[in-house]
Amino acid sequence: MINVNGLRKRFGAVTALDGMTFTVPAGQVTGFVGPNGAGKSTTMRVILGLDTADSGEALIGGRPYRELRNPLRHVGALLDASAVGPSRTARNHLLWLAHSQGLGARRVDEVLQEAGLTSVARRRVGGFSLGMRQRLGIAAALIGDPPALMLDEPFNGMDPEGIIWMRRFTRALADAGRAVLVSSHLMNELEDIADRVVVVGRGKVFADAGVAELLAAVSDGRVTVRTTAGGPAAAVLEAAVLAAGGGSVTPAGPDALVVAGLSAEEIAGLLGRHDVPFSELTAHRATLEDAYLNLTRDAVEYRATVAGEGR
Ligand SMILES: Nc1ncnc2c1ncn2[C@@H]1O[C@H](COP(=O)(O)OP(=O)(O)OP(=O)(O)O)[C@@H](O)[C@H]1O
Repeated sequence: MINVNGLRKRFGAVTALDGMTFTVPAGQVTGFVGPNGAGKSTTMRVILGLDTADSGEALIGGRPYRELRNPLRHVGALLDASAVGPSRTARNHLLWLAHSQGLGARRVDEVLQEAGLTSVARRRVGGFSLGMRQRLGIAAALIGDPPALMLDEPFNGMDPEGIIWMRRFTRALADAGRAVLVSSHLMNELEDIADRVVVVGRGKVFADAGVAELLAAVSDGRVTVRTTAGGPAAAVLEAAVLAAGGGSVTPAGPDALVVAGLSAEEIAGLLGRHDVPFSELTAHRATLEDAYLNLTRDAVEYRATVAGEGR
C-alpha cells in the first residue's frame, strides 16, 4: 500500500503540491486523474524519492522510499519511457537494473516475457517505438516483483493494440494483489480498469471515490426500447411507470421509446407478459467521463484549473 499524507511542494512561485493526501490500496487500480500541471508527476516523483517535499510524507508499505533496501522489490514505476540509454539493448538495460537489486538473469528473462519483449530483447533500445519503450518500462518496473506499482500516463503515445495490452496488463497486476496507481489526464482512459479514482487539481485531491459509486451517482437509469409496436408498448409501460410512482415513457424516433423509472429486466417482463414484440432493450450506461463532469460541474476552482493549466 502507498500512503501520501499532506504533501506540499513549491517550485519558486509555483505551488506544485498543496496538501496532497490519498492512499493506494493493495489489489486495486487507483486512477490518478487531473489536468496537466495538477501535480500528478510531482507526487509520483516524491513517492519515489526523486523529489523532496517541503512537508508531508509519502510511505510505501509504511516506510519512506529512502529507507527501503533494494527499493525495486518494494515499488516499481513507469515514469519517463524515453529515459533509457539508446545504445543499450533491452536485455542489457534490464540486467543492469536487476544486478543493482541483487537479482539475476532469470528474472530479466521472465519480465521480458511478461512484457512481450522476448523477440526484441537483444535489439538496441534506440530503435524502439514508443509502445516498445513503454513495454520495456513495464518490464523494468516489474523486475523486483514489487507489491506496489506507479504508472505515469502509461497510454501516452501508444497505438490501439498497445493500449489494449496496457489496460489488460494493468488490470492483471492489481488482480494479482498489487497496489497500482495509474495517472492520466483523461478520465475515459481509466474506464473499466480503475477501481477507484483520485481526482486532483492544483496540487490537491478534489475527489476520491470508488468507480462503482461514481457511476451510480450519474447513472440516470434510462432504457431504450426498440419496437415496431410503439402504441401498445407505450400503453403497457406508461401504466407500469404510473404504478411504480415515477418515471416517464418518451418516443425517440419511429421505432423507439426511452423509459425512465423501470429497469431493463422489468420492461422485458412486462412486454413479454403483454405479448408486445420488441427487438432491443438498451440500458444507458454512464461513463467515467460523465462522472468526472458531474464531479467537477459545480467546482469553480477546478474549472479554473482545467481551463488555465493546459500545457
Ligand atoms: N522541476 C520543476 N521546476 C519548476 N516547476 C515544476 C517542476 N516540476 C513541476 N513543476 C510545476 O509544478 C506543477 C505540477 O506539475 P506536474 O508535472 O506534477 O503535473 P502533472 O499533473 O503531472 O501534469 P503533466 O500531466 O503535465 O505531467 C506544474 O505547474 C509544473 O509546471
